[in-house]
Amino acid sequence: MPRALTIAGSDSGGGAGIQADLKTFQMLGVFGMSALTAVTAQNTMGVQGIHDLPPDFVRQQIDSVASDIGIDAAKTGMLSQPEIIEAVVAAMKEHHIEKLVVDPVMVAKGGARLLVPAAERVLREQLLPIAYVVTPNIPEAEALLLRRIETVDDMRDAAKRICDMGAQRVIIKGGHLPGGSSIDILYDGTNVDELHADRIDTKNTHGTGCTFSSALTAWLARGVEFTMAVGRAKQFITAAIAGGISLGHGHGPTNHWALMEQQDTVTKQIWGHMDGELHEVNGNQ
Ligand SMILES: Nc1ncnc2c1ncn2[C@@H]1O[C@H](COP(=O)(O)OP(=O)(O)O)[C@@H](O)[C@H]1O
Ligand SMILES: Cc1ncc(COP(=O)(O)OP(=O)(O)O)c(N)n1
Repeated sequence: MPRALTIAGSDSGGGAGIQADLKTFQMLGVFGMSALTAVTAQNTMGVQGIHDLPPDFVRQQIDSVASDIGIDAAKTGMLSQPEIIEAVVAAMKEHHIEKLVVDPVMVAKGGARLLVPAAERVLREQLLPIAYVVTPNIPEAEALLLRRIETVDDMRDAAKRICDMGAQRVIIKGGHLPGGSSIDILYDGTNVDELHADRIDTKNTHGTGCTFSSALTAWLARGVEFTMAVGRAKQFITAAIAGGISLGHGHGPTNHWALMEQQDTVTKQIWGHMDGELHEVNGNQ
């Protein structure tokens, strides 16, 4: 069975962070493992508290699963402190993790900082250069580049500039840009591509970035080629947003179960792909 590791914070509200990642891994037929970086007291209204874990203990969690179970792909989410980033970078290098999806989480929807400002430089200089792909949203790309991004052309330019910082591939997520379409820009170091989806009019978007990056990690863990993996992750997040759940009083979570509920073309396509691959895996055993 494909194995994926999420290195991220806990969201007590269940919509983002480790919880979103593990639900996504499960939905996509991947064995999910976790290394917790921080525990947040959080709900649909925002983040009420943050408790960081010691960097050595983050490292120990990664070492435990890497040395025994093995990791086909990993992702990072909330990393909180510069020392935690350093511990993660050292572990990724030691365990030779090639498929590393870096979601450079900085600020939660309600405005709480999930990465201290002093850590941004460490993320840029140490984590980006070992990323197989980095997936900033527009505010995160702006923070990495220290420049404004207001148009799709700006996004294309930003993707190339972030690639120049050392990441092998870049996806700039367009959820924060106004317009009828939610456009993501993909840059693989050579070609720029666009992924389009109709913008869904909903306030239930808590955890969109985590869900997208974990779906991408799951497909990479399954050995799917990069561009196809991104396309499938986009299908997954679009369905999850369309099926978003009105829980709580703020931004409700996306619905990881939506693909099963909808039984539409997207569902059939994704479960169809997965079914084929599962047969292949079983056949090879
Ligand atoms: N309202 C929406 N309708 C459709 N897709 C969306 C919407 N909001 C975000 N997305 C998509 O969800 C994914 C996550 O993007 P984004 O919300 O920008 O990330 P983050 O949660 O990190 O801010 C992207 O693929 C983006 O295009
Ligand atoms: C513990 C934790 N990790 C990450 C986030 C950010 O998640 P994201 O998917 O970017 O969604 P929003 O917070 O922007 O809704 C988080 N909130 N908590």
